[in-house]
Amino acid sequence: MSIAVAVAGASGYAGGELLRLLAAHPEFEVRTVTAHQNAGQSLSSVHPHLHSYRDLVLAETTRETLAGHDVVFLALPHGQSGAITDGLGSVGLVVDCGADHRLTDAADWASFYEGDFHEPWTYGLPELVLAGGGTQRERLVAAKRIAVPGCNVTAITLGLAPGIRDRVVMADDLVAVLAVGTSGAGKSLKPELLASEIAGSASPYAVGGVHRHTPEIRQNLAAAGGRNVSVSFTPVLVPMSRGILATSTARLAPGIRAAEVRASWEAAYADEEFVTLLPEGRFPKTADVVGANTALLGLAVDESAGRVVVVSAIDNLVKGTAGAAIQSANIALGLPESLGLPVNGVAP
Ligand SMILES: NC(=O)C1=CN([C@@H]2O[C@H](COP(=O)(O)OP(=O)(O)OC[C@H]3O[C@@H](n4cnc5c(N)ncnc54)[C@H](OP(=O)(O)O)[C@@H]3O)[C@@H](O)[C@H]2O)C=CC1
Ligand SMILES: CC(=O)N[C@@H](CCC(=O)OP(=O)(O)O)C(=O)O
Repeated sequence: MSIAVAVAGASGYAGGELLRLLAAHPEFEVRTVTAHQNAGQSLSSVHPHLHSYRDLVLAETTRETLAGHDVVFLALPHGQSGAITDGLGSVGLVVDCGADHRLTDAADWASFYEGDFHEPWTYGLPELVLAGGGTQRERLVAAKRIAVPGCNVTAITLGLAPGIRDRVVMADDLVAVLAVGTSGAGKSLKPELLASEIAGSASPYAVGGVHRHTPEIRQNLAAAGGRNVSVSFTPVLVPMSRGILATSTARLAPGIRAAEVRASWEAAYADEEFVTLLPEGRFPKTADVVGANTALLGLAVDESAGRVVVVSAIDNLVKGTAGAAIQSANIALGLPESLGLPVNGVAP
């Protein structure tokens, strides 16, 4: 018997990507898709690439529309999912792609977001290595409510967590600069995202520790065992529709030699299907992960600077959102973790 699914925010980029991936999932059956301004429109009018769903019509996003499904995926703006989930008690599994249930500290929420703080849900990054052993995967088993990470957060966390857990690098002096694609900003109209503004240009934003992903990165790297975690993170918008390329650096821990560094990342990800450490001397490009639920990492030790440099590439809409949501749902429901998820990208 198939698992009845609703996707809220289906007219947006994250919702559309959820639908693209769910169409290839053998256990999930999408019964309901919802939207806000586009409610009443056919799904094919907003997502003409989603041929599997050409008969679906976008409903209003209400508790009544979403209740009655086995699984609800929420791909709504921040603040909207927190308000709606109170009424979804009858739904077995709710997976939220927004930020409303990611943070554990109400003060962090108040510093970086508007509106009410909502209780934290089980965090949907299975490959996050944890202090004391194990991964976040174990916590997702039988979870009923899952908060999917922010896409920038995923790229930086996967890049740095192994060395922090193993005390190969220091957590108190982390620096990350990211090239990010425009779809991360969502589908609604924004003047700064006009083609004439972004084409041929790279534009930093949220500079100086003010990006709302900062506390989420700190939270993850503390869970990995980081002491006094401090991260300076700068995203740079570049003219590509999908992708994040994060260059994250950390100081080598005292007494650690360059030759010992790589083994930490190798051990952390050796058995991971969706996270791959590339061979020495190779570094990923965003084009290598388009459409895939894959994170590619490249690592080097800058001995003169005493720093480890990790370059990580993900597709923000797949491993950065919709793929992570489905991977986490698979684990929670006891399905094979990789069911329905592409490990291969699209090229050229
Ligand atoms: N884009 C990305 O790479 C990532 C996105 N996310 C998160 O996923 C969520 C969705 O993002 P994304 O798809 O990019 O955003 P979009 O702007 O593309 O889509 C937003 C969706 O929410 C609906 N919506 C807008 N306002 C409201 C409202 N007031 N009440 C209910 N529904 C509303 C929209 O409907 P309509 O268009 O019909 O008005 C649309 O379906 C966000 O929380 C985002 O932060 C997380 C990681 C990465
Ligand atoms: C280009 C762009 O604006 N990208 C977004 C990434 C959004 C994301 O990861 O999602 P959440 O908003 O759910 O955290 C940003 O940096 O804010």
